[in-house]
Amino acid sequence: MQTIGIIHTPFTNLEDMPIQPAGASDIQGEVVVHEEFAEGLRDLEDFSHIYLIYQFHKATRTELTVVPFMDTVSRGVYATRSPLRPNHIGISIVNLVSVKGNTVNVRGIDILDGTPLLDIKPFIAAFDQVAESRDGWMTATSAEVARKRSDTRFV
Ligand SMILES: C[S@@+](CC[C@H](N)C(=O)[O-])C[C@H]1O[C@@H](n2cnc3c(N)ncnc32)[C@H](O)[C@@H]1O
Repeated sequence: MQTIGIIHTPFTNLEDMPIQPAGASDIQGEVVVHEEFAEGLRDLEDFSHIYLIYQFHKATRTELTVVPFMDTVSRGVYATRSPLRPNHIGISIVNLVSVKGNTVNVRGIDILDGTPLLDIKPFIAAFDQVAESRDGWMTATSAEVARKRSDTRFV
């Protein structure tokens, strides 16, 4: 596994930032892919949404149970999106705005500035959209998720 680029966002502090892209719809970010991988961005621009897969590089510990931002009860880490998982890997579906050279401009980003990028994949409805899903413990509405801001629990 190697870092393929760096994610730049307005968020320089782990506290008081969006906890998911739903809470960052107006937030612009810039994904700068290392030159040696830039050719791999060909044909990406026609997709409206992409997955960013990245390393939660400021997560310095692991917890197998956590109290998620949207809950008050402890949950198994794999039933959550907590950064404190054994492999500190995050995934965000963001709006693709443009691709210029080795830079991908995106909107709707819930990621700390300077985060190492591991992969980019296109969101493809025929592959990725599910007709019916269950959300387990997560009972909050989209509006509540959008309003929620991070705190120090995972720092
Ligand atoms: C709950 S996680 C969800 C991230 C992603 N959408 C996911 O589901 O994997 C989002 C929070 O992770 C934290 N975070 C973001 N970037 C990080 C980084 N590079 N290192 C450590 N924590 C980070 C921030 O507190 C942010 O609010």
